[in-house]
Amino acid sequence: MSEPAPAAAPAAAPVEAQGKRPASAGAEPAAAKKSDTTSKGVAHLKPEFILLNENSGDTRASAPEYNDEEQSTSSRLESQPSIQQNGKKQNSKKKKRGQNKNRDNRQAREQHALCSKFVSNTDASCPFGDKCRFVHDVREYLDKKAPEIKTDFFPVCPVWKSLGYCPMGYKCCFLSSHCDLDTLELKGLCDEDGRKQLFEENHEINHIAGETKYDLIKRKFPFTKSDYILEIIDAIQQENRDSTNMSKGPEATAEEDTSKKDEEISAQADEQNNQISEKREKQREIYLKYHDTRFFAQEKKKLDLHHKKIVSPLTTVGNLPYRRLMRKLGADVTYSEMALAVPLIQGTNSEWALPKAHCSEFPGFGVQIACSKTWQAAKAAEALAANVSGVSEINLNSGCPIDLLYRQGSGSALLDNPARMIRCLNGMNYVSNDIPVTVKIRTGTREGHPIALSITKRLVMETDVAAITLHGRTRQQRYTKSADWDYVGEVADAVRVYEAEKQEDKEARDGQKLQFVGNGDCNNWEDWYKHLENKNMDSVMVARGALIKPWIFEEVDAQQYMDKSATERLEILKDYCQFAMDHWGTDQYGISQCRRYFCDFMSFYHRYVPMGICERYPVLLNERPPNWKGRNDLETLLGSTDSNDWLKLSEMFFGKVSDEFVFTPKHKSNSFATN
Ligand SMILES: Cc1cc2nc3c(=O)[nH]c(=O)nc-3n(C[C@H](O)[C@H](O)[C@H](O)COP(=O)(O)O)c2cc1C
Repeated sequence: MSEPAPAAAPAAAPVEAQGKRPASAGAEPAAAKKSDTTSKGVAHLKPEFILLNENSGDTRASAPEYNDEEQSTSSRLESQPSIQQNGKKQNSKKKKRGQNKNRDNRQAREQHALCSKFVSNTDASCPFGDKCRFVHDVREYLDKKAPEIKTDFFPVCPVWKSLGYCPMGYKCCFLSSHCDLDTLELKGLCDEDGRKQLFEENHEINHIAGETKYDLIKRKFPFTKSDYILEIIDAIQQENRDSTNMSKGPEATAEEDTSKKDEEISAQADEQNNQISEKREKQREIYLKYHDTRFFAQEKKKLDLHHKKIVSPLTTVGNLPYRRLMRKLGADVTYSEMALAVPLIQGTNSEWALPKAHCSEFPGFGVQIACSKTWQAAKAAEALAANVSGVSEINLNSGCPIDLLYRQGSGSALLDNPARMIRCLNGMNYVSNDIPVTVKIRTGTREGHPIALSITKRLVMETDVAAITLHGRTRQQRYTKSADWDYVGEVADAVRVYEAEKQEDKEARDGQKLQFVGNGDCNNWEDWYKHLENKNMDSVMVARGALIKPWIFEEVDAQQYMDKSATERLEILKDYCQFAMDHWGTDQYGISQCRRYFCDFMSFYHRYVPMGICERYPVLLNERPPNWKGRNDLETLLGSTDSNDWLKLSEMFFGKVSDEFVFTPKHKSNSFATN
């Protein structure tokens, strides 16, 4: 059992002072190193757990520099054609030191794959007959299939147990647990009623129908609401442009006129001009009718984030199994990984996989989108609202620092163009039916130039967003400095002032209080409550803290630290693996996916420094420990920075690593090969 630490321990209090430090005989060697371990940015460990590389024979690498940047190398993001301009790779020379840029962890498919028609039926027929490139003979397939997985954690197929049947049929890597290998008869775990009951507790939501996806691909999907609102937004934008041009004064206009005199104006151009004038006239009529882009039409579902335990959107690592784990461990609100608007609009499979959620996530599940243009925001939101029902909010990412997106005008680039951000949000709000629209921003793009305060004012005054989340860092600073919570608090206070100014109008619209959420560096319960002392802050969003210590919300509820044992932490990994197999499946490809994402999760999870070996607690996110050993071998293994050890851990759940498996860690320092 985990040992709860005394409640209300002061932040960063020496564990010794709390009477927690056991007497140890092994303190001497590390005492000499004490000065090294008390410097800024270094976690303070009890001397007996500090390893001195040269003498100890320890082969583990020094803790790598933490670089928590969003996974810009995600193959999904890189495969977007529009991301690489002119077919050239941008910034190819600007390699990040120590990072495995362009890592591609896509897994190989089986060489002798079984035809999908025969997955659960030996007598099936396939419309492609002999021309089908997949195997039709189940026995032949099984003869060539990779050896089965048998682990202490999962002695029988975990999906068969959790769903009552295994959708992978003969392809399952735990086949013998649900198949008589002599007769090839597949066995169910329970009857139909039993299955229904299991399904109630364990199923995924937000699947888009195949035909709708096809309509999107073929551009037949009716974006009726978007078309309508975009026309209005265009008209208003044009009007604003016209009035800006007029306000440029006679000098500027004269300059433009002179340059035009030089041009030969053909009859065709006249015709075009007429058309443009007609369009302008129509736009003017629309403008006079609506005036601002805040064209509100729908009643929204109430969004309540007050004191909710929120896990950030997290590209790659914030996948469905991880979020399901977080729900089990006490999170109230989770977000999808960031989905790009354009591939959503185009019906791309991999993008539509992102709004999927586990049934335990709804209500309280937000889908995050990233886009650079109003039409992208509106159409993606319309497609989502029309096709997936388990969504509590649609969140616009206006903080993503990734270069690839920033150059396109997405993510944090919207901070530099607040008018566009507002148009995007208002477009989304109009088309999203009763789903509230929210936004996640940073303090600004450039170091020393915080602009969130002025942006927030505009968001309150000019949009109907239900919530604003502010990450207290600029794009430029990435994770190099601590989040600026003084500034986050200032913005929280200002939001209430702006809201009061706007109150009458706001109440007339929906009567709901805007939710304000702070984000950045929160990795322990004391910080969580400290930030909430500001009554204008509705909640705190947690990202890396919940990856490194997924039981953080248990500590928030208990208001005390939990010294989780290694066995307990292994149980958490077991849950993750169970949820991963439920999601990606137990065939060979699914297991490779599970293992790959397990390793990605380990790239954060290993960073937990066990409370019991610390001299000062809590360890902060930017504090790196010296090389350490745990209180037992398992604890040491769980804290290893070597990705080969993560693979070793994965074998406890998914069996031996196959030759085809690929995993390149994000950091080179995590990947010195030992075999
Ligand atoms: C691996 C990783 C992936 C992330 N992906 C996203 C994302 O898809 N969308 C987003 O808004 N923020 C993303 N973020 C930023 C976090 O949501 C959060 O704003 C940031 O990490 C600061 O919170 P923290 O200090 O608690 O980690 C990501 C962060 C990390 C470390």
